[in-house]
Formats: sequence, structure tokens, C-alpha cells
Amino acid sequence: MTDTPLLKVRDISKFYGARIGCQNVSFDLWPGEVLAIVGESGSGKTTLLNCLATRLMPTSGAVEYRMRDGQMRDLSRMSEAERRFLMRTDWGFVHQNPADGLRMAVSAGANVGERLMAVGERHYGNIRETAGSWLGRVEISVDRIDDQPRDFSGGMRQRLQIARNLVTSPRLIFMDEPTGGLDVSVQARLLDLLRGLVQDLGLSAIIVTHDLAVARLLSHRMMVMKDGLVIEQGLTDRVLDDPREAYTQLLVSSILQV
Ligand SMILES: Nc1ncnc2c1ncn2[C@@H]1O[C@H](COP(=O)(O)OP(=O)(O)OP(=O)(O)O)[C@@H](O)[C@H]1O
Repeated sequence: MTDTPLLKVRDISKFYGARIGCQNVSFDLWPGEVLAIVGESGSGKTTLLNCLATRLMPTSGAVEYRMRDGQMRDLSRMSEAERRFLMRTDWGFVHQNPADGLRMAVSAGANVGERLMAVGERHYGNIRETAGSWLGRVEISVDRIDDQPRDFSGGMRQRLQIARNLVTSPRLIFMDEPTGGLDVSVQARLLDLLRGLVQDLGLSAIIVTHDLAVARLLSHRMMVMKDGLVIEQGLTDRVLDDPREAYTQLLVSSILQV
């Protein structure tokens, strides 16, 4: 870890007209750190994630990102082209619904290879070889490389979306309910895979989930949101084993009773 954060978030608020999306959120994300944002439906998790990933413009506040050259840059002051370049190279975004993050009508290999081309790789043989090795890493048989994701199962699509995101060696990954909508057994396998990849690659990640088990397994630190506000944050094990806020206690105990 270095002594500067990768992401500096200061007083981010987003209002939809008079409705609060999220309010006054501040935190630092450190290199190699995985942060989970948890809370019930409508608490503002996705709004916050989208503000951080520049998919939504916050109403107020600032997000700064440490570029590869070490400079901290205010994301709202970047040009659209610079932001798009970051999204295609240094960052990844894993959607809950893989169809939102994949091109369903092109082959699995092309879905992965396309991101490599965005960072300048031009050699067809290299692209295909790297794509094939990434399919293997996400446990998709290489003989499916020419198949389209619409012929894949939900779990395979999600693993393909992860490969597409990780192939460019991003430094920061945003994930919105990455295991949502999958069968429990498929979720468990995906979580295991994600945990291994995040560790091996030393990735920084921000994961939105309503599932505390996902937060427990993947994250170092977590933030609990309620009505758009962060009401508690801390190391994941501390928050889950010794929640301080009554709302977090309720959230944790309701899960344990299931
Ligand atoms: N495009 C929008 N227009 C108006 N209000 C919105 C919009 N998107 C979200 N909201 C409101 O902002 C608040 C936070 O929503 P958000 O989707 O961020 O919550 P969430 O915690 O991600 O919920 P979920 O887990 O159900 O996705 C909610 O009150 C929601 O109704």
C-alpha cells in the first residue's frame, strides 16, 4: 500500500429532484482494499456507486482518483474522453445483469478481446490467446470461445463479464450486486472465484450488495447505508460481529435468523 488513497470521496450528495439518493458520503479507498456498501433496497447504494464511477453526476461533493502517474484528478473536471478512457482501461464495472456489461451477440472471445483492443493490443493471435486464458481463469471451457454469451447460463455470463473487466489489469473495479439473481450454489462458486481473483490481482474494489454474506466474504471494510446516509462504517468483521448502530444490529440479526 502507498500513503495516498486510490480514491478520495468528499461529501458526495445526489438528489433526484427533492428525493435523496445519497447524502454527504465521504471516505478514502486504499490500493488493494475491498469496500462493501450494504443496506436495504432504496438506501442509496447504487446511486452512490454510480456517482463514484461517473455514471451519474453528483449534485455536490468531489471524487478524486489517483492516476497511474500518481496525480490525483478530480473526476468531475475530466473531459468525457478521459473518463471514457479510464472506464475502458483502469476501471471495471460489473453489472448485476451480465447483459448490461456484455455484448450478447458477439463471441465470448470477442467480448474479452474488445477490451484488450481498447488498450492498444492489435495482434489477433495474442488477443485470442489472452482471451482464451482469461476464459480458463473464470472457469469457462476454452472450447466455448466462439460461442455467444446468449447461449451461456447466467453464472457463465457473469463469469464472462468478470473476465471482460479484468483482462486489461484494471486498478479499480466497481460491482453492483455481482451475485444477485443467481442460484445459491452458483453464487457460492462465483464468490469463491471473485475472492481468489481479487486477492491474486491485488485489486481495489467497491461492491454494492444487500447480502451481508457477500460483504463478509469479499470485503475488508464496509459502509452501512440507510435513507441515503452512511450510518456506520468500519472493518467488515468488526461491523458484522459488533455492530454499533441499532439499524446495523437489526440488519445483522435479521440475516442470522434466516
Ligand atoms: N432515476 C431516479 N429518479 C428518481 N429517484 C431515484 C432514481 N434512482 C434512484 N432513486 C431514488 O433514490 C433512492 C436510492 O435509490 P438506489 O437505487 O440508489 O438504492 P439502492 O440501495 O441501490 O436500492 P436497490 O438495492 O433496490 O437497488 C431511492 O429512494 C430511489 O427511489
